[in-house]
Amino acid sequence: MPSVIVLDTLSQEGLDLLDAAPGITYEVRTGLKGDDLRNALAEFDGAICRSGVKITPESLEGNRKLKAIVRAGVGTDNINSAAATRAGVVVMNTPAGNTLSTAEHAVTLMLALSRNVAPAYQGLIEGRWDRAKYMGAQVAGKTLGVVGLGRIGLAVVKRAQALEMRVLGYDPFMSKEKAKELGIEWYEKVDDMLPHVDYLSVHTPLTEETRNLIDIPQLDRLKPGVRLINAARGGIYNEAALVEGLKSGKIGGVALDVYAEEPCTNSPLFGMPGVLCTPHLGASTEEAQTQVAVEAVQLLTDFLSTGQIKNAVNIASLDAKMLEQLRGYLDVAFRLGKLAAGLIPSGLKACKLTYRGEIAGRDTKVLTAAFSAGLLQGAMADDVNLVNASLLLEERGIKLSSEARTDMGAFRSAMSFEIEGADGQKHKATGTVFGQSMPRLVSLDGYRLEAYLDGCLLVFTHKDVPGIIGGVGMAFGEHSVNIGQMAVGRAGDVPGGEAVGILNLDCEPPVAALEAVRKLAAISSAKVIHLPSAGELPAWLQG
Ligand SMILES: NC(=O)C1=CN([C@@H]2O[C@H](COP(=O)(O)OP(=O)(O)OC[C@H]3O[C@@H](n4cnc5c(N)ncnc54)[C@H](O)[C@@H]3O)[C@@H](O)[C@H]2O)C=CC1
Ligand SMILES: O=C(O)CCC(=O)C(=O)O
Repeated sequence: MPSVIVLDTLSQEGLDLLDAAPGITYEVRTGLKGDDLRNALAEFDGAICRSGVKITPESLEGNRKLKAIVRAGVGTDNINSAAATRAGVVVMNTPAGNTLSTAEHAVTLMLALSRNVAPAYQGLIEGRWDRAKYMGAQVAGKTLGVVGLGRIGLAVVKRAQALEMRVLGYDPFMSKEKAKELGIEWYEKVDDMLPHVDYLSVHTPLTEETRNLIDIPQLDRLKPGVRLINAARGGIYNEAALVEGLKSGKIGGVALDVYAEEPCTNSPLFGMPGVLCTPHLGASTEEAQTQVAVEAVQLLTDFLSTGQIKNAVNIASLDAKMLEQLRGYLDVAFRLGKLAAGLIPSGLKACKLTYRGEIAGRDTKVLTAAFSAGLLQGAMADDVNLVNASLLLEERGIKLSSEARTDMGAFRSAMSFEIEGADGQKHKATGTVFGQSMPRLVSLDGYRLEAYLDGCLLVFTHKDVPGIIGGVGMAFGEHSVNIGQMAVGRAGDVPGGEAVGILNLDCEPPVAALEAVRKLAAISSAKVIHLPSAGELPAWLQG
């Protein structure tokens, strides 16, 4: 029964959904870090968090159980995504649930800063009626610069326009035309926009480009008295530069919801005149928390029960419909990967995949990941799945390329591999699905055949002469090895040349049986390759 750990406070509606999820158990354990967090994560199949917990590479060390982490919110920067990918853990988020609340918070900060709401109230608490001291600024008619015109940035733009502000904007992924349509004066560079704004609000992730977007050199470009707001991520404004700008009078006000280090209870900014700070409250409304919690629980329970992947930040999405359509081919891809690993068990150098027919029009990336998972599973101590397979291959320097051809070959859909070992050994094979879910091998090393892609295979090459099947059957019969299925293939239509054979054995053949087969005069090679048994799906494909 899949189990879930809730690592941060989650709204009751989310917990109620977890309670109602059939076949899923959960525990709420908040405030975990270090070893406690690592040990706890190792006990569960899925985790839900907000921004409180920090999931580091150490938190995931040795974890063999966890399959998914869902962030109830937007920013997944508290989850080390690279470590999660390497551990084969899907990371998902709920990007839209807190957009409006966060935009409202940014606007609240802008208005409260302009009207000195916090210090004026503090004055009253302290018994002062300071009307002159807290003269404010009206926002109507002023200019707001917005950096980051995504979900929250655009919601802020709308609200600012309703307040009759002029809005300038910068976002490398927003065209000038689209900005114009939205009533935003578009800038090509953020630095060019700075001298024109009375207010600046940032709504981007923290990246190498956005870190220290406002630093000491930018202070000179700002309009004197500018008010700066950050309800996105700490570090976008350099906090030391903010202190400097406030002291010099260049900056008229600073409102922050987020900090370079969180939690942050001690900052030189706290208490400075013209500063208004909140403890990361952008998404802290009942509405936003209900929405992100419900979405997060749905994402996780869908994933754990059906394998559906939505809003993932470290793997392509795989919705229920696509999963259903691709399940047969994901299975074939995984089995072909295992077959390839059996044909060249060590020293694989390069691999090329070709998708042909209808399947070529689908998400072949996920099929490639499934093939890679098959290729590596068994060789790796780590669990290999759709999330980490491509990364693990890349780390091992194995070159994998793929081609998709929508023209139909002999089958409605087929996928092929060509592999090459370090010793120059080459193999190729093609697989397809018969019906909905019967994986079949339809060619091997250029020989056409029709073999079951399951269980214990004996793959042998031989001369296409009478008596081969009888000889192999006798050798196995003497060792009580039953042959479940059998397929042979020759390159052309004329007998007497080279051929391949594949037997599906009902049990692992003893060494002596294999030796006996290899000794048969017409047999040139024979090897056993293990594939999942018929109908057996890898854990990540079950559901
Ligand atoms: N304070 C809080 O409680 C909350 C904070 N956030 C944070 O707000 C930020 C924005 O969230 P959303 O709008 O939902 O994300 P989004 O992904 O919809 O928008 C981000 C935008 O930033 C733009 N961008 C990226 N690099 C940029 C750069 N160098 N310069 C200018 N623009 C750039 C992107 O093109 C995108 O349009 C995120 O950092 C998120 O973590 C989100 C929710 C709550
Ligand atoms: O969970 C929270 O309250 C933080 C929200 C946030 O920062 C985000 O969604 O990126």
